Amino acid sequence: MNEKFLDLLAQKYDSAEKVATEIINLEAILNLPKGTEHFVSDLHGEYQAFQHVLRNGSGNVIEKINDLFQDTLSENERNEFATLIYYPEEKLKLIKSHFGNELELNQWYTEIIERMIKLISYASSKYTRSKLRKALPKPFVYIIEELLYKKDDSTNKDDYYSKIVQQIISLAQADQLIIGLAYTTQRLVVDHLHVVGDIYDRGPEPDKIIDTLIDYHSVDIQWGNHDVLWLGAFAGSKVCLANIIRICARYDNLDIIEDVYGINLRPLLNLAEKYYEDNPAFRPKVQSEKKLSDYEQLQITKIHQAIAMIQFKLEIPIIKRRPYFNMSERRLLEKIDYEKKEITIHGKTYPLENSCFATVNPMQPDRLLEEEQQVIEKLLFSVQHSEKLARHMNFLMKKGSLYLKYNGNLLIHGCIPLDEEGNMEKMTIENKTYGGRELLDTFESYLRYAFEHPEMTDDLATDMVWYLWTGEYSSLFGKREMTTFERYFIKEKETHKEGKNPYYYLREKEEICQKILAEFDLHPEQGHIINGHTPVKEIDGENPIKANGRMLVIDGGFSKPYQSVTGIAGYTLLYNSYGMQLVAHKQFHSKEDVLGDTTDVLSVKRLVDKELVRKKVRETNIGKEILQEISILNSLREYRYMN
Ligand SMILES: O=P(O)(O)OC[C@H]1O[C@](O)(COP(=O)(O)O)[C@@H](O)[C@@H]1O
Ligand SMILES: [Mn+2]
Repeated sequence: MNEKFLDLLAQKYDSAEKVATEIINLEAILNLPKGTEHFVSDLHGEYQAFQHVLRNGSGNVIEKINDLFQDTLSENERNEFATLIYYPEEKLKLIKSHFGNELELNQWYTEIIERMIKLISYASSKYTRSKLRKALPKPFVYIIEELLYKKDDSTNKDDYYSKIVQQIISLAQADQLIIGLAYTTQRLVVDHLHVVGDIYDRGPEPDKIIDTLIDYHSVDIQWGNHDVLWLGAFAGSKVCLANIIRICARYDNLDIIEDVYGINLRPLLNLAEKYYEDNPAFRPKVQSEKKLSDYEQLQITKIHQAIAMIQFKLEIPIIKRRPYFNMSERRLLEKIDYEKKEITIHGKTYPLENSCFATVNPMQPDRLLEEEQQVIEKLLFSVQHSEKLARHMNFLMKKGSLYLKYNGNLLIHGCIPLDEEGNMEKMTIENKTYGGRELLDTFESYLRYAFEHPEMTDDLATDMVWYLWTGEYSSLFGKREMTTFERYFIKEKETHKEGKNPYYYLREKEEICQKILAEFDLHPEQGHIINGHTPVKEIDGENPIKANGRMLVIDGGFSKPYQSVTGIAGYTLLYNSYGMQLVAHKQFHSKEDVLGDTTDVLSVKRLVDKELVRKKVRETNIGKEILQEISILNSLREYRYMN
């Protein structure tokens, strides 16, 4: 081993004892049970529902409560206790309002603190003391540790502990302690979170999801097509930018653009007011709880058309300069007979309805008006100068990747493009051909390059980000074409269909999943593919567990607008030392409902895979890193302290 490196390391471990202590420490960690991984996907801006799943650890909190208090507390009491863990501030208020006098309240405080300490002690049994310490509420670390490690049952000590609790209560610190203990519990039941894509679009609060993830103790992200669209906009792709604004207009979420990210929509509004009228195809999909005035609705409808038309125009030059995107069928504005109001696609002619082509020059349909050009330039400037967006996009880049290999599993939002025979589909980019893992690595390196060069807006890397959103062989999209235009302007439903990559039916087969796992150097019999992106239609009896358990599709649709399609409110997955469990979530309405109701039957678990022997940290990704550290420390020992 490099001596310079070891000399440097010796500055940190400057005695034989220090090296030995660290090795013993790391060895001990290797023998602990594997921590719980929590997988979520397709959050689509549904911050409240996501919060709920995080707070209850996909049912992990109540499970631990049931394990501990099955015999001593009624079901009602256990559920009440669980709600206190999920929403401590609100629940405390509710509970406290029911007490008639201080004595009763103090009695309750004493009991609940003891109960919480028991729960934390149980939930932290897989962690080292030092890891637990980091999870404890800072102001109370010392006190909680005293309470946690009361092993000695002698009466003297009992007195001492009850004094501590009484002191906390009389110093008016009980609420703070309870709140801190609740958040510690939430944190302990999940060791690591995976977000398998699509944080953005459709729902109202993607920014709050990102803020939550930024503060989360341990997380990685597999980008979804919608996340990449936002990354693309920030990286300089005008067509990605047009798309994100179009989708925000479509779902009545322009607040995210204007108020949250501070992007000025005034120039776009002016353009929209000048050229567009009301149009039923472009009215926003309004969430039931929100009410829009007629005037607001009209404004959004106009903006929606203005930005959609800019998008359709911007697509054409990219398709022209990248023939290998194989998207010439998507040069739609060139396929329109503007007099007859008809379009010919895939050899068939259809009448156009709800058309809004006032800014289109039939001779040069891809030409932006001077005004449109200015609007998109200004929007791009604004997007690239939004500090908050920069923070969020940088975080997405730092924690994200197109796919992830983690503890033997392959995590991917969309698909691995396959041909009908189940071979890795090939794509040629600038005379080089890629397939399977290599294709994904290539996509990712283009995306990272585009992100590092936001000043370049028309280069291949930037165009490639758009391809990831909508291209046939994009591992995030995985459909033949995106029929956005058709759904606005053509009545015939046959044109709306988006043919899926063969992956989506081949993934039902175990041998196909094994082949994909092998392509990524993962164990074909032990690994799993964890997939998001396509809503599982429980309603129609679709099973999220496919290919004999090798394939798990966890998009059950947190996205409210899609819940009528799926029949549930999302799947999540838990992977602890005993195995994997898939959790189906019932629809989440509001935290007020949860607080008021004492029946917490929001989720149902299904066993996917059971480990025959309890898995230890040694067998995990982190375990491998620790083993490496140990080996380096051993080298240091030999080199520095053994002669
Ligand atoms: O329902 P909307 O908002 O019109 O979006 C439909 C579009 O979204 C997509 O389904 C992509 O979004 P998802 O990744 O959420 O599936 C496209 O295939 C489709 O064209
Ligand atoms: Mn998706």
